Amino acid sequence: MANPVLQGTDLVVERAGERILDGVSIAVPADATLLIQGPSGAGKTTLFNILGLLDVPTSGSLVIDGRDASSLSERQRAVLRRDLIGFVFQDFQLIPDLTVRENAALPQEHAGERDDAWLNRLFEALGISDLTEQYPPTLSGGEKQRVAIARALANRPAVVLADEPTGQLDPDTAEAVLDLLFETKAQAGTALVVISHDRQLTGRFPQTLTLRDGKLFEERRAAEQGP
Ligand SMILES: Nc1ncnc2c1ncn2[C@@H]1O[C@H](COP(=O)(O)OP(=O)(O)OP(=O)(O)O)[C@@H](O)[C@H]1O
Repeated sequence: MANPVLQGTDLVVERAGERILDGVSIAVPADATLLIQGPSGAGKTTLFNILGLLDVPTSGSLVIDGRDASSLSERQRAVLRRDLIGFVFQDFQLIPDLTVRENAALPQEHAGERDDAWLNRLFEALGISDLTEQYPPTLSGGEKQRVAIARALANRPAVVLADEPTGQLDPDTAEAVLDLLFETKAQAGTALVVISHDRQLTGRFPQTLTLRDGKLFEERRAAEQGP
């Protein structure tokens, strides 16, 4: 197997005297479509923040795209984050006074590499080509999440991390947004890691890991379970 794009080893996170992640090891292949699920309070957001280089673990190591992120400065981590990771958040986190196109282009602007042809392909794939000059407050929840997906993929990151990306959407829209996320991640050639408490999503993913009591477990599909 090719080297994983993201590899966490023995990740421990302690906050306020509590152990939130208790030795999590995870290897995300470069073409992964992976769901990490777990009940509320299991530590999903904590793990998301560690994998996204938004927070540092108490101990353990994290290697992203062959680079050891454990010993980097905040500035160096910010550069890796910008170049290698796309984020999709439950609450979209769009900037209201920038147009759809300007929002989606933000990662490219930060990296100093504007590529409108790629943005246009993403807008088309996501069905939002007609909305590019609109502002987020005029969009529906599903449309906002599509813009957020375009933004996450704007830089063709090595990995897209999505934290409850369907949490604010009705079931039909959630289904459609998930389909688009799968399609566009395949087009962009990135790994996708979705974090969610929604057990309904499990059947949609080829691989599911469950976070429980700060530890990560592999789920085996019923069809794959031996006698
Ligand atoms: N900075 C912190 N200081 C103290 N406790 C924290 C901190 N961050 C998280 N926790 C605690 O760690 C536990 C896991 O939190 P986390 O937000 O990662 O869980 P989660 O699985 O994402 O939950 P939810 O699905 O409800 O968002 C919770 O009990 C939370 O209160």
